[in-house]
Amino acid sequence: MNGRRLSTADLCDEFFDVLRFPDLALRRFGGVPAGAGRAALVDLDADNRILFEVLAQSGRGKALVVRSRSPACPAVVGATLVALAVKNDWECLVIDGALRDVAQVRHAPMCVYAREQRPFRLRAGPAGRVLDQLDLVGTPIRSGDLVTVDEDGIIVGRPSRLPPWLSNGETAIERRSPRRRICWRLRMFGVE
Ligand SMILES: O=C([O-])CC(=O)C(=O)O
Ligand SMILES: [Mg+2]
Repeated sequence: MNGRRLSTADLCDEFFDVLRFPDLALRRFGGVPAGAGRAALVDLDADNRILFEVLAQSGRGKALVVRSRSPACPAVVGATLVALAVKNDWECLVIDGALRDVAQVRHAPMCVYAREQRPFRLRAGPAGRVLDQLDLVGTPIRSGDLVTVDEDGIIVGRPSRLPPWLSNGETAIERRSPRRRICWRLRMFGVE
């Protein structure tokens, strides 16, 4: 199965019975249209500072799923955090919440989806938490579940119920080219 490229639609056709579909209206913000990885889960109120710690870790093979249900709906991710995700090889970011720096994130070599955009952030209230499981708009998701996202939406599968070649991350979503990543980082930090 090496090199096989699967969209969420392909996965639904093959594995519908063992997949879950969070009812999340996501919009694409990043420069890469699709991503897949094992879920790392963060629950936020408004304060996003924990994301700087989480994204500083290696994200190879991992999809960061952030739930931010603060009624004020502040941006919890922007270009700086996306740059950190690129640097540390995260596969994709899925934000049940808002994002900012849209104009820069659009060019980032990273798969980034969020519910909406806001210009402001809030540094107030309880700190965020890394969780082993959370409820994503009614769909339970556990850390380590396989998350796949593209322009058709998001699907979640439990690795034990999927073929090993798939849950080992071989969905063969197009890898970001190293050259493109370096160019983007130079532009981002004004070195160009
Ligand atoms: O700084 C923040 O907390 C959010 C943001 O704008 C960024 O990641 O660039
Ligand atoms: Mg910013």
